[in-house]
Amino acid sequence: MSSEDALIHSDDPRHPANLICTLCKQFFYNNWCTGTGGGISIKDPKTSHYYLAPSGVQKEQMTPDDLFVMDAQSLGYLRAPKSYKPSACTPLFVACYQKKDAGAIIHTHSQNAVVCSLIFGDEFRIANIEQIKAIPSGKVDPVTKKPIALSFFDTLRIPIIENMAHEDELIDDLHKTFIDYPDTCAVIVRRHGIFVWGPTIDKAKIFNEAIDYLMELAIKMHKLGIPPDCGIGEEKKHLAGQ
Ligand SMILES: CSCCC(=O)C(=O)COP(=O)(O)O
Ligand SMILES: [Zn+2]
Repeated sequence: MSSEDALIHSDDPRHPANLICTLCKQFFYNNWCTGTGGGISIKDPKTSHYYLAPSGVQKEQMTPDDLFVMDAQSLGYLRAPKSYKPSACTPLFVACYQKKDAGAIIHTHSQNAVVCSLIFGDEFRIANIEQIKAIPSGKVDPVTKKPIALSFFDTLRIPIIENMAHEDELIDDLHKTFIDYPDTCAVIVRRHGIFVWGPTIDKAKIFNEAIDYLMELAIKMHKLGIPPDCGIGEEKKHLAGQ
């Protein structure tokens, strides 16, 4: 086996090359990565190499042989399949690795994200829902040094940026959200989808699932006339006003 192929061939189902392919299949059936849209990038915790999907392919049909591998220091490709270009989202994924210390980034074209981007202005907000507790607050416990999750009584805020003709044109607004929302683990792109990151692929997957659940719930609340960020008990007056 060539040294390049050794980067992507492993019997371990948790190897980044295998995990990207497995999860993209799952995400296809969630309607998150269909019609070539969306994707996943994972940083190998052992080597720190970035694993990236090719651009414009049916993500659920990818095999490890299709994947690009990038060196985290030089940002040069250690492996680049000749028949493909790397995902158009690569600059955005790299920004999340470099600025947010991400271990993995999930990009979906979730319809819940798209509809929320039409309902909300420059920020998605939802409050006082149990599932919020799956999302990190961005703060760390000073004693245990473990990340602190949002509480039931908190408001989850996710910035919304405007879509552009090409993925790489989103980079300036993405960097701005890193400054304006230092604690966020996600950015919604209006009329496009969402980027969610975490310290590991397992965490990123949990955050993505929880956020998608909350966006779906927010749409249902909005249809009922209940502001998704309303206080506990306030929903009654909104329902009564119908
Ligand atoms: C119909 S998909 C348009 C491009 C996009 O938004 C996306 O997420 C996929 O880009 P890639 O280059 O990774 O195929
Ligand atoms: Zn996209």
